Amino acid sequence: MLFGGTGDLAIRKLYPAMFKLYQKGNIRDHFAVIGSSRYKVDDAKFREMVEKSVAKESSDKKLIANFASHFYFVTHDVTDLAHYAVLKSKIEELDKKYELQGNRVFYISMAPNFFGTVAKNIKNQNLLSSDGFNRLVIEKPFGRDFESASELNNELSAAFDENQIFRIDHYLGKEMIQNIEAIRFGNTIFEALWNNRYIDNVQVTLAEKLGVEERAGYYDNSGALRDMVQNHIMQIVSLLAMEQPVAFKDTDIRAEKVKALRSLRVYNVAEASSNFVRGQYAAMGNGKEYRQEDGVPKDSNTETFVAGKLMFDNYRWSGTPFYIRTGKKLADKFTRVDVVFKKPLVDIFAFPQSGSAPLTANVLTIFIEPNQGFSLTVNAKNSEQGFHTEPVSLKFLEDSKRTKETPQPYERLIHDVLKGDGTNFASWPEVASAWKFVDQIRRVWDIQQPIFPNYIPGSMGPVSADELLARDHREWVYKLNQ
Ligand SMILES: NC(=O)C1=CN([C@@H]2O[C@H](COP(=O)(O)OP(=O)(O)OC[C@H]3O[C@@H](n4cnc5c(N)ncnc54)[C@H](OP(=O)(O)O)[C@@H]3O)[C@@H](O)[C@H]2O)C=CC1
Ligand SMILES: O=C1O[C@H](COP(=O)(O)O)[C@@H](O)[C@H](O)[C@H]1O
Repeated sequence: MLFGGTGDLAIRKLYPAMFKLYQKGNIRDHFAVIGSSRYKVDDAKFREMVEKSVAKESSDKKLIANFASHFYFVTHDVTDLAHYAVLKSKIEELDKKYELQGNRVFYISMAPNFFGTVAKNIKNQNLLSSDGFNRLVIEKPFGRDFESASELNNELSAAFDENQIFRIDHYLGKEMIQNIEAIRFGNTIFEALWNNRYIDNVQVTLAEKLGVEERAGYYDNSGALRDMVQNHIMQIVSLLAMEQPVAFKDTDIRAEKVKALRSLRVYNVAEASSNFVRGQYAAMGNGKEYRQEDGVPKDSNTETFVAGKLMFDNYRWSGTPFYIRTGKKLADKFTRVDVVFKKPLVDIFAFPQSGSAPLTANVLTIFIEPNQGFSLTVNAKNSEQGFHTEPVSLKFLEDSKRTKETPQPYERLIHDVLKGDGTNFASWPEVASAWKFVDQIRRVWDIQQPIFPNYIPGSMGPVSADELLARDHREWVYKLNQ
């Protein structure tokens, strides 16, 4: 059951993802999708929309038509209780027709102000099945601060148990984000060193080349801190910081992520102010400055860039900072994690006459996107006369064919929902901890007047983002023109 079945997300991402699952045989005969919205469209026209949305995935017209034949449409206003009876009878009819054994997934792909209402009505209007599974999929954003997120969570919890709620964070569906656990817990050489004794700092960068495009209305109300840090970056950081789970299963992994996030230091006003910096992009060439974008108020103080330093108060990470940054209109579109190890305590090669450059820190880089892979820089002797060390890179990058074939996040995540696997979804305690952390930064920023715009499109953000690390005698591993 897909609420918001005619929306942008459904058309651009969800139907293609479902089609991939169908093409690969992960769903075949026993499924039906009811799309709904206030739009007046019959099944035939709806199927045409679905076919069009998946057309680029295959040239096999018959396969696409067979896939679309599983789709039905019910015109429905989620605020009108009378409409739920029509949905209910459609669900029951299709349950029989496709032998679904009472298994139901309710996906709310609508504006967030509808999440609570729809969840409540699903329960009160008896759409839940009593003889199969009932699962609720919720899109982002999950609240705009801890308080609103708590309210929403209470509304959802009145209708669904926590293990029935799947909060989408599409970064958790990305191949290389899932690979973090494999790298950490599948390799003695990393896990043995994965702590404050050997790691100097960790850097997470989510850079975007585009600006706000046509989403200014949403974005100006949100800003980079809420849009990217509270969810995606906090999830990545928790995977990097957590302890080894007892077993590789959702309950154990979530428990460790929650513990990590709970030991994240929630900053007081002075700490928030000195450990986080923000930016807003200026004009360049034909590109408008953020405040001139359509739908953005001319005096907007919404940040399009954030950089920050996170500290964990636990035995593993005490003293090791996690630096994060994200922004729009930066140099390029990429996501990467750089784990910077400590340099050897003694550099035996650096005696005055040696001419050898000082040893550099080993860096493990996890390339999340667009390339998928990792590299490890190590110091090695170069092959010239004498004895000089230089950093060399051990690198693995997935070839472009395999990268292209990698399942997209929504394909993975919808598959996980069907399997009932909550590993790659954000649990409520994780979301709550992330909001508590972010709210403190927001509180400070809401009373301090920023000087915007303060960075040039095509750069890596404002100078203050570099100063944040320089102050600690460090620098970003990824710098412009690398
Ligand atoms: N689009 C994207 O790329 C992304 C979206 N998201 C999230 O996904 C969710 C959906 O976003 P998106 O698809 O872009 O939104 P859209 O505005 O494109 O779609 C909203 C859908 O809800 C329907 N709708 C609106 N009001 C009602 C109502 N009262 N009763 C029934 N249906 C209604 C609309 O149809 P109609 O008006 O005909 O009723 C439409 O099908 C949001 O939570 C968003 O934050 C998350 C990540 C990316
Ligand atoms: O959630 C969001 O993510 C996108 C970036 O996602 P990506 O998969 O393209 O890296 C971001 O553009 C958007 O503002 C935000 O809402």
